[in-house]
Amino acid sequence: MAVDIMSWLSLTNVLVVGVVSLLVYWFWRSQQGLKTFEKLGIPGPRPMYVVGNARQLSSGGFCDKFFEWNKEFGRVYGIYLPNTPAVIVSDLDLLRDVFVKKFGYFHNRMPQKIMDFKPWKDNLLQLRDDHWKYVRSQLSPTFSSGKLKKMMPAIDRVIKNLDRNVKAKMESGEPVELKEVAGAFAMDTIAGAAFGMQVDTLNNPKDPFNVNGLNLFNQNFWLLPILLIFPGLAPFLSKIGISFISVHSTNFFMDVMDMALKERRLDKKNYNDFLQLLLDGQKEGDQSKGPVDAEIDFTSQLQTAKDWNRDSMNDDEMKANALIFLLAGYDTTSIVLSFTLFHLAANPECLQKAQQEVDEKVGNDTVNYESAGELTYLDMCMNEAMRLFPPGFMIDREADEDVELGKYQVKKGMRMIIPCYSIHRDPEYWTEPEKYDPERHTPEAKAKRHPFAFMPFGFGPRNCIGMRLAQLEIRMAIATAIQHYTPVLCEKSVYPPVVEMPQTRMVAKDGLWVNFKPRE
Ligand code: HEM
Repeated sequence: MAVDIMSWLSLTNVLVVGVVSLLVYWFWRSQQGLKTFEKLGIPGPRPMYVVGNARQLSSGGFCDKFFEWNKEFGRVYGIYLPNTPAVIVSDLDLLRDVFVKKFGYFHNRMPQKIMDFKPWKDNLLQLRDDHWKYVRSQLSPTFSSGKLKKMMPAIDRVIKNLDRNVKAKMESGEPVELKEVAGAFAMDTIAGAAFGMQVDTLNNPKDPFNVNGLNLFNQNFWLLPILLIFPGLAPFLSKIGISFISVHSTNFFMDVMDMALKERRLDKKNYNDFLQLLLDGQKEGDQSKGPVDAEIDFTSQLQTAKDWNRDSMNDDEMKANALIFLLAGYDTTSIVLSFTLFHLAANPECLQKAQQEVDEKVGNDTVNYESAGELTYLDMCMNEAMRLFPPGFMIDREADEDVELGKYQVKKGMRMIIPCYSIHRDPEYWTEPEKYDPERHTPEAKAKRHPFAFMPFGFGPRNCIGMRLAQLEIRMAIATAIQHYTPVLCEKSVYPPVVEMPQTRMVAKDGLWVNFKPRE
């Protein structure tokens, strides 16, 4: 018995000593990590033990904190999230290096361990290296003008719905929260253009497509710190139903896609949606040689290693990227649509010009692919809303090798964060930055400013693949909303909007309220 107690005690001792040593080692390692920027001569705010600068960043609001640090430390500085070093860059010439000139070193984003499980893991946003290059080269032609035109019937149906919905709102005389209308529009467009499903979210908010789509955005933020410290846990937790993104809703979309793929492989009906384009691509083989629009065509930089010469994407890659249509396309599109309409309501002289343009180019017809392409002033209004409220308010990259960035050495694996929101409002790049002024986006004004002062869709080979589609559908939606109706501010409007970023989404704290009136 005595021997047993002794051996138990010694086992306990060994365990305790082991755990304590591990903790001490982990603490020592993280403290060493917190000296990275000091050693490289990169300035930055002082990190705190364990949490680095993460607490300062989240408590001060992402955007305001970047402004403050920018003033204090300049256009290149380092922070720790929580103990991983990240370089914040808002020097526009250096951004040209990151996005374009030295793209070979900066083609990856930071690892998104939170989505590191099937079916999400093969999506473009988080793929890396040659796997990303391969999938991007296969997907880019899907967003060419020719292919976008194929999606038009689905978008047309949603546009007509939007017209009916705005009319009904106007006739009710009640104020309208624009994010609600824009969100419904974006959801219905994705349902139609990506999955070939007909959904009318505003009138049927309980449609499972909408319920599960929205649920993907109710992310489990409490998991973030755990996954930041133990990133390898994501795939295991997802198996028991715990993940950053709802497993239940992910499964809903997987079932929708599995069923659609099965049906479509059997019948010969003609579908015109993203899923069908992907399926056709699988039959036709290598898509990378197809025509692509200039803004998203970087073919020469997407050459992959020999292992990535498969003829076509597999089902996992197809499903992951149909899903990302929803995750990357829903919130972004509805934010830009709602913020643009709200700014037009608050700036009647801009609204009048936009309406005049719609009268001239669209008249009384339904706006279509061709007429939407001619709405250049509307485009400027949209760009100005994105300057002030960019949905992607920060963009990130990761250094693939040790590399020089200006006078600094950036180490392999180090993260780069580009604070778009603060660049878009930087008084050094923009006069009266808080003012809504679409004239900043005329071709003449654009030619005079640094191209990297405005980047709502990112830049270079890893820019937003859905840019053309987003621009098209937003132009069509706004043209429809202002063709016969005039949005005006109402008692509930708070202008300029104040954004609240408790998590990672651009949300107007007081909503974006307007009234719609019939046009005189
Ligand atoms: C106004 C709407 C949109 C905005 C403002 C926006 C913005 C962005 C930004 C800032 C990025 C990061 C670019 C970079 O890292 O350089 C991005 C990437 C991406 N966006 Fe969009 N986006 C929009 C709509 C869409 C839509 C409709 C889709 C639908 C397919 C989409 C799909 C993607 C994908 C897949 C990526 C990752 C591309 C890659 O890594 O190769 N986006 N977007």
